[in-house]
Amino acid sequence: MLLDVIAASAAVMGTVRDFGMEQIPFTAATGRVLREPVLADRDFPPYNRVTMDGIALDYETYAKGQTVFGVEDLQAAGMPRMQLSNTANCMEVMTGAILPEMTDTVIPYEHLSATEHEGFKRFTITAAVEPGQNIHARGADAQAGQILMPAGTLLSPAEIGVLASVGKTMVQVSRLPKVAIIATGDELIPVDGTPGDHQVRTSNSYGLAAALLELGIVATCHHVNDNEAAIAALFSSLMDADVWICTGAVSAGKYDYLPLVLEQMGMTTIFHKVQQKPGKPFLFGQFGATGTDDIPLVGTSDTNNIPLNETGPVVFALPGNPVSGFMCCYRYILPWLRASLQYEAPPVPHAVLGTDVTFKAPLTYFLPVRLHPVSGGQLIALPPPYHGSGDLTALLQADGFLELAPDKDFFEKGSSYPVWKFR
Ligand SMILES: Nc1nc2c(c(=O)[nH]1)N[C@H]1C(S)=C(S)[C@@H](COP(=O)(O)OP(=O)(O)OC[C@H]3O[C@@H](n4cnc5c(N)ncnc54)[C@H](O)[C@@H]3O)O[C@H]1N2
Ligand code: MOO
Repeated sequence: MLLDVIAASAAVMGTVRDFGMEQIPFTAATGRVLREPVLADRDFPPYNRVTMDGIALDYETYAKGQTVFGVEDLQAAGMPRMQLSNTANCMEVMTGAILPEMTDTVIPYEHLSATEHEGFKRFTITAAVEPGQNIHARGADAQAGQILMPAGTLLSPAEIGVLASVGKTMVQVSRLPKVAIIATGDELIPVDGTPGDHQVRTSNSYGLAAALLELGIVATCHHVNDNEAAIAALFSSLMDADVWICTGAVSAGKYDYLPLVLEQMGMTTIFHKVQQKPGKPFLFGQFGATGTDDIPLVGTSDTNNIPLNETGPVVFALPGNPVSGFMCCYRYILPWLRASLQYEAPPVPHAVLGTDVTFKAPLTYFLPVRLHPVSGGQLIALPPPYHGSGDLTALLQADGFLELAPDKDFFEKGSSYPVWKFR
């Protein structure tokens, strides 16, 4: 009996590693996982901030019936705080300025008409005024000392702006693992080559490498022919990597040497073959450990600057068919990498089948689907034309893989399933 997807996924997640931490400039931190809490260094906003160009005045004076105000001065953004000396007057204010003392309400130019009286500028209010309007109150967004981002936050452009705002120029993040992608096969030629009728370009490596880039990981790509000695030699030269992602040579063919070579080299096979389609021949193992107990699990090791690759590479040996490897990457490798980087990813979304699907084999079926968002927040999943796991171009018409469990063979339109999105 083959391992099912849930058990395979649990086995993969049981080997999550910690690659340590490093300090990097915040400008280079997009896509990285934060490993320290980031606090507000001052209130947000740091002062009562004017939000409209216009005038600031004392609301109580207006509430008593005064609608015409003479201008005392102008408070612009970047000027130290001024004070209104007479509450019968107003202060012209610009967006982003600190609110002048003795004022508490801002009226935009659009609600004013300007006149001059004996060389002095005056404004007449032409619309209703609410007390305190058009002021972004000091500390309304966050208080000084408050945690703005906990450790484990994935740093997206939104976080980078906040890091800049609190003056956090260097930031502690998870170190990225060293990943080698190894393609095997005599039929494979370089991407810039012209293939003969019997050849194909080495495309899998680049799709996989691009998927890893989503986490900031820049993998190295290697190719080796179907030759046991050559495969062993390449592997030996890559022992310092943390992760190997192999593609091809894991099935039942005469040249599918990978399982044998890997074991001969001392890798512990955790599983070979999963009850799934595509991706059935997926092989997973690790060097340097006889069981998952020997691996420093997240949170159990001294995470500060431990050397990478304490235990030898973790090995994801993916089936060569392009859709199989791509699916395994999103279903198994990226979740493992996110967890190893200590990023707690949001739960896997679900999508609703927009058509009936029949799949009779007792395997989890990963169906490529295009996702259509509809009102109410649902995602409707519709399969594009698909000619099996060798059909790389089908992925161009799809956004993810719907995970259809093996407990039934008819999946009704309207039923909902987890979807592993790659777009
Ligand atoms: N007798 C059996 N045959 C096969 C089985 C099986 O259980 N019994 N499983 C099938 C399934 S399912 C898959 S998936 C494939 C996987 O085979 P391998 O992992 O051994 O992969 P290869 O044979 O090396 O290649 C398969 C296919 O993929 C193309 N390929 C491989 N690497 C790349 C690459 N880097 N870039 C682009 N394309 C690549 C390769 O040319 C082949 O067409 O086995 C079935 N057979
Ligand atoms: O599992 Mo294979 O990946 O069906 O083609």
